[in-house]
Amino acid sequence: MPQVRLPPGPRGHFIAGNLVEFSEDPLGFLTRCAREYGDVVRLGKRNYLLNHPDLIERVLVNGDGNFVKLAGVGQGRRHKGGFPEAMMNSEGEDWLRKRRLVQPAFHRKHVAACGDTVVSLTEQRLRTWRPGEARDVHSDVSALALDIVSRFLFHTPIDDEARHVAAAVDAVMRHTDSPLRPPIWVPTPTNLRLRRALGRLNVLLETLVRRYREQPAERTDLLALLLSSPVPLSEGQLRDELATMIMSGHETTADALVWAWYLLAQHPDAEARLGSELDTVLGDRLPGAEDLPRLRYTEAVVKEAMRLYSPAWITSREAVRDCELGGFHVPSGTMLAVSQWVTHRDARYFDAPESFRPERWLSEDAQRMHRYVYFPFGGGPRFCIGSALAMMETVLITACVARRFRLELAPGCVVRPRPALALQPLGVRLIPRPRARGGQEGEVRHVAGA
Ligand code: HEM
Repeated sequence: MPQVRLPPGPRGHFIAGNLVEFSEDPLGFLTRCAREYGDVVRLGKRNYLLNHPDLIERVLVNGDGNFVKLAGVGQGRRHKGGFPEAMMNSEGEDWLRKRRLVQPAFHRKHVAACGDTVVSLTEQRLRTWRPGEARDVHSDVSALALDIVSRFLFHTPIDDEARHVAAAVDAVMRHTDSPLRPPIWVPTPTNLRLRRALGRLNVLLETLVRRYREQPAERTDLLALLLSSPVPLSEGQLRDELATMIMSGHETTADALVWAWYLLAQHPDAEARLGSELDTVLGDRLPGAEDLPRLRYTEAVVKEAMRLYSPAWITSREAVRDCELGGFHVPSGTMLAVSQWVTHRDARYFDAPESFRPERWLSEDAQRMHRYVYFPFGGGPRFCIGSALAMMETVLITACVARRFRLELAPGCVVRPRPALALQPLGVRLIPRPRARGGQEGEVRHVAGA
């Protein structure tokens, strides 16, 4: 019998293992483990952390079919968390069928067509920003990203009801942030809050679908595709798909934007270079999707922010049969975590990994980089379906903000990342100051879907 070699890792408590250390400071704990134990770390009996791009690629791309996102789901079992019918929470054939159904809604041409909407809605919101007045930019930009994604997905704004979506996102974040997570039917305060918030979200989505059905039109957006599915979807399936798309489609984008502005506020050189690119490419006009290929530094700012503060900070797969990774034995049933937070800050792949240097993305080294040292949108078949939309939005919104304002950190604000379902920036308060050039109001083009 061949010798079974298990990876090294922290010993942990004899009952709780490493749970307490992980819950107290997940980002710090994973980073320490990776730096101390290497590319494959055993965090628990059935939990490994993978820190090498080849291994991350093997697990996410899953060419040999050894790894799944949700083991058991789709074989008579449903996903145990919320929204079990959504594509995101499905597996195997069921997942593939759902992914093929919704994929056309994310076609490049639909993303590009949404560019003017992104810019118009951003400009509307920026007109409410008062120079010199400290703002909680996260709640501002969450509402903006929600407005954008709802118009993209079903050509309908969610405005009056936005608070229900915000409450649901907040409840999910608090739930995923808490170290001990009893099943949702246990009446803890966090669970009760989550159930109430999801209940209201469901009512909102039902109303939205009803209104949409009452206005027949030639549409190719996500809701139109779902409603014309060859195998009709149940109300529950519709609701789950919309809820997961709305939630994953705006909170992550908002987090990425706030992290980018937080970093810009602390790096005046980068902010000045960004301003000068905007002056050169745009002059006094507003940006549009057609400008994206020339907004290279703006894109680099966003990419660098997503390197340091990737909204998706960890993702996992489960081994469904015994296999080997990096010379170590992986028993079937092992959870394999890969962490953007850890790998994106690995000095083997990035010079001065803790420094904010957007220009690194403009160098030739960036072209030669292993595809899996930087994976803010995941990889393989379950790659983020909204990545093109997210990049377009984050670059255009950053351009709109930076052509009008320089952002300063408000005195005394204490910022901390909350590693929940996404990596949320808590406590960011920014003061907008008018920019010398490009601060004039530009022409607002039409608002599609408004
Ligand atoms: C900066 C913004 C975003 C980030 C960082 C992000 C990140 C990710 C990551 C890492 C995954 C893969 C998870 C895994 O492998 O387990 C994912 C999947 C997904 N994302 Fe995003 N995302 C963003 C924006 C969006 C947007 C705008 C939408 C939709 C409007 C969206 C919808 C989805 C869906 C539906 C999946 C599941 C795909 C599947 O299971 O096949 N995301 N996202």
